[in-house]
Parts: sequence; structure tokens; C-alpha cells
Amino acid sequence: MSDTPIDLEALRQRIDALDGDILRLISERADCAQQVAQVKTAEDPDTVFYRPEREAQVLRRIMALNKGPLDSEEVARLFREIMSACLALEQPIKVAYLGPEGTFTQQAALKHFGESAISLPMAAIDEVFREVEAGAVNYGVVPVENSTEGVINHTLDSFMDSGLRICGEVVLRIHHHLLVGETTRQDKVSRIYSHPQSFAQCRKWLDAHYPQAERVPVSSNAEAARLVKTEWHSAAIAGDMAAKLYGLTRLAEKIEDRPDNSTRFLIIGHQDVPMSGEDKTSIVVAMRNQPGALHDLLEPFHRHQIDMTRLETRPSRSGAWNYVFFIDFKGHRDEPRVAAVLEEVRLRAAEVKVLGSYPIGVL
Ligand SMILES: C=C(O[C@@H]1C=C(C(=O)O)C=C[C@H]1O)C(=O)O
Repeated sequence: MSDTPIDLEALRQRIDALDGDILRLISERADCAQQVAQVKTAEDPDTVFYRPEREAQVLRRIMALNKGPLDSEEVARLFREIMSACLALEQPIKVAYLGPEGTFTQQAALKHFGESAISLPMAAIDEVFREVEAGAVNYGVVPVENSTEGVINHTLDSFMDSGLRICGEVVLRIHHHLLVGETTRQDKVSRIYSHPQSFAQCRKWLDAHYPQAERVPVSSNAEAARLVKTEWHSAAIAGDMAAKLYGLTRLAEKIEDRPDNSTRFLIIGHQDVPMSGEDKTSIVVAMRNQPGALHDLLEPFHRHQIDMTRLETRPSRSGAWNYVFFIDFKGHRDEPRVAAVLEEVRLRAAEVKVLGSYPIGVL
């Protein structure tokens, strides 16, 4: 028993009263969101209820208003879920992601859209694209780059043939664990399953701790987790979601070689997202194969002082030794400065495709 002078019973009464107030306010907020839905439908019966730029603004405002004691990310996560539930009242949002269930991409989808979204696993990145293109789901979530391992080529290549837009981005800290099942003989682990990217992100740790174990690459971390359930001498490298889904325990935690290991995911859809105030634009550019082509492409960005956040080169589909450039930069295509650069790049390039302008990931 504590001898603190604070009256526990009084504090609990205060919490009950506050919970009542919070509930009333959340319900009032949900009512407003439903009215927004009516206004949107009256304006356009085929309207899209989900507004990425507005959601980013709501979260940024809440983070700026927050005075603690909860930290701003924690508060934003709570509001993320409130918005997700409000949006589900307007229209439950359907999201396809690179599966199977339990992958980091599913975690990214839920981080971005909240737990009220309906998330559907797809077997491959191009299936996510196809599902969104066909209108079977509203949005798709695909990984695009990892801070340790670099770009995910499948995703970039899928954009070359697709008319879909990028509607958002989400960055996820990636923590890998060494996971075992109930029947695993922990001293006899001779085989480790994981996705090749995860092996690459944990290479040094594995060399130091399990130099003898056979490393078996499989199609996803979740698949690795599923396999170890039934094998007594195997372990898997996977994340929290897969561990929970398959009831595995952690033999070692956070085994990624770099503590800041993170993956960036893109939200793909049909929408052109308006400005949120802090935005990014992604384009793909084909240049004519001539001396100075890359310099010509980059020069307008430098002159207009546009902050380029990524530049990737991929072989073009239109013949050997031709290349296309994927460029991400800060700013929205409706900003005059950005529009001017895009215009100049169009004059210099063989082809330019704007993949989308979208809010910089908030969470
Ligand atoms: C309520 C709206 O619709 C949706 C729900 C939002 C919310 O709950 O704050 C924000 C943006 C939309 O995704 C809106 O557009 O304002």
C-alpha cells in the first residue's frame, strides 16, 4: 500500500469524468466527419472521401499544439486512429499491400491509414499495382527504398508501365528479431529463414552470432516466420507483426546492423493530391543519350534551389544502355517554382512523367 497523500479514488473519478468528455468530443468529431461526407457527395457523387493532404495537416497541427507529457508522435498516433475511425464512417478504405500478412508493408499500411482500414495482402508488387489499377481497392502500399540496402527495383520498374499516382509516403523504422517457435531447440539452430533484404540488413550480426547456420532466402519475413513454426532446428528473421501472427518468441532482439535502419513505402492511387504545405514530388525522366545529359537535367533544380532528396538510375525499356532517372524533390507541382523547373526539364528531356506530389510522411 502506498502512503501517498493523493486520493486514488478521487483521481479515478476525475479520469472517469475526463473519459466521458473525451468520448463526447470524439463522437462530435465523428458527426462532423459524416457531415463532411454529405457535403462531398453533394458536390460530386463519385467523390473520394480520403484526403491525404488534409490528414497530414491535421496530424501536423496536433503535433505542433502538443505540450506533453505524451510525446508528439504518440499523440499523433492516437489522432491517426481517431481519423481512421472517422473516415471508416464515411467510407471504409480498402488498401492492397505487399503480403503475406505480417509483413513490414502491412505494418506501414496500418501506420498510414490506421487500424480501421481494410488491408488486403497481395503476392507481389505488380499485383498491388494491378489491384489498384483495376479499382478493386482504393490504394496500394509498396516498399520503395531501405536506408541500408537501397532501392527496391521492382517498385520503380512498376511505375514505368503504370498510370497510377503517388498519393503519400510512410517511413517505418525496421527492427528485425531472431525468432523461434515453441518446439525449436534453441542451442541447435542450424537454419535461418528470411527475406534477402533482411539477411542483408543483419549480415554482420549473423556473421558474428550464427556463422555456421544455413541462410535460406524466402519470399517474405512473414513466410520465414510461418516456416519455423514447424521446424525444431530453424529460426526466422522477421519483425514484430510476423512474430505476433505466428506466436514466435525472440531469441535476440533488434539484430539489424544499423540502428537507424528504416524503409520508405509509397501509397499509390488514382488521386492528384493538393498541396499540404510540406510536400514532395516524384518524377521519372528519360534523357536523350548524349554528353552532359545528366548535368542538363540537374542544372534547373540547382538554379531554382530545389532540394533533391533522391536520384536513382534504372535501365530504360526502350533499348540497351538507355537509362531513366527517378527523382524525388521537395515541393508540390502546383508551386510556381516547381512548375517552372518541371517546364524546363520537359524541354531538355525525351520524356517526363510526374508520378505525384504528396505530403511528406508525418509519422
Ligand atoms: C473529414 C474529412 O474526411 C476525411 C477524414 C478526415 C478527418 O477525420 O479529419 C480528414 C480527411 C479525410 O480523409 C475531411 O476531408 O475533412
